[in-house]
Amino acid sequence: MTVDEQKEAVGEAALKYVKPGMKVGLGTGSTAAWFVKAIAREVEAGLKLTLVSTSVQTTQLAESLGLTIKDINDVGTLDLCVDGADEVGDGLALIKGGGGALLREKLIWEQARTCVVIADAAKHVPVLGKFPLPIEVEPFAWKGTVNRISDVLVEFDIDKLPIMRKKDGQPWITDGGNLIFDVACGRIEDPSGLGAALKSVTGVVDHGLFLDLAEVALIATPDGVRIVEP
Ligand SMILES: O=C(CO)[C@H](O)[C@H](O)COP(=O)(O)O
Repeated sequence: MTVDEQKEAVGEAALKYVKPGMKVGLGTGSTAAWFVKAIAREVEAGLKLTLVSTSVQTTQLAESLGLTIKDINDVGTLDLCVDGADEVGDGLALIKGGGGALLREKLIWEQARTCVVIADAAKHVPVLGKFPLPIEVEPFAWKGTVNRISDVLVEFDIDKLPIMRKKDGQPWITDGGNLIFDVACGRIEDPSGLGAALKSVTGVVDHGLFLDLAEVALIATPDGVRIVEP
């Protein structure tokens, strides 16, 4: 199975968590896109759902497939959110935000009763941190914020600098108008301690550690989709 076929398989497999009438959050990224396509097919066939999106990119994809995306503020608690991840670690601790949508993703995840993460096998890791951890930063006074992030990293024995994410030489800007800094941590031994410490820095809008949020992971393997619980 190619990686793309694995992504398609988990996107399709997540359909089993979708029931008629549900309010569903649509994740962001190339894996979540397969779920969006599967949902579009089912809606076209008559399934009734209320849908919200975690990014402009996903809204554009969904609308191009004929889906209607509601404003999250008009919807209340969601039944389900299905989204990809960059790393899936022990206890379903995750790194997300490779696609830069981490803040809106976390807002949608926290408003959902059940969160299902879908990923290809290469993303299932024993220890988080090989994938650079994205940190979303308010642009005003970003240099001071990054200095304080660096101080936090030192406290956690991470001797790597936050690198500003760029596209075509320009700062990459999130849907919410913020900057992203990526930190190649290596190994994150204490995800909850690091997450809390980063969140306490003024100017950090959020970070890509998603802890205690996923109820189940669907991991594609060459032999089929494996269900992983915390
Ligand atoms: O967190 C995300 C976007 O902010 C994505 O879910 C994550 O980057 C995985 O993307 P892909 O499925 O394309 O590998």
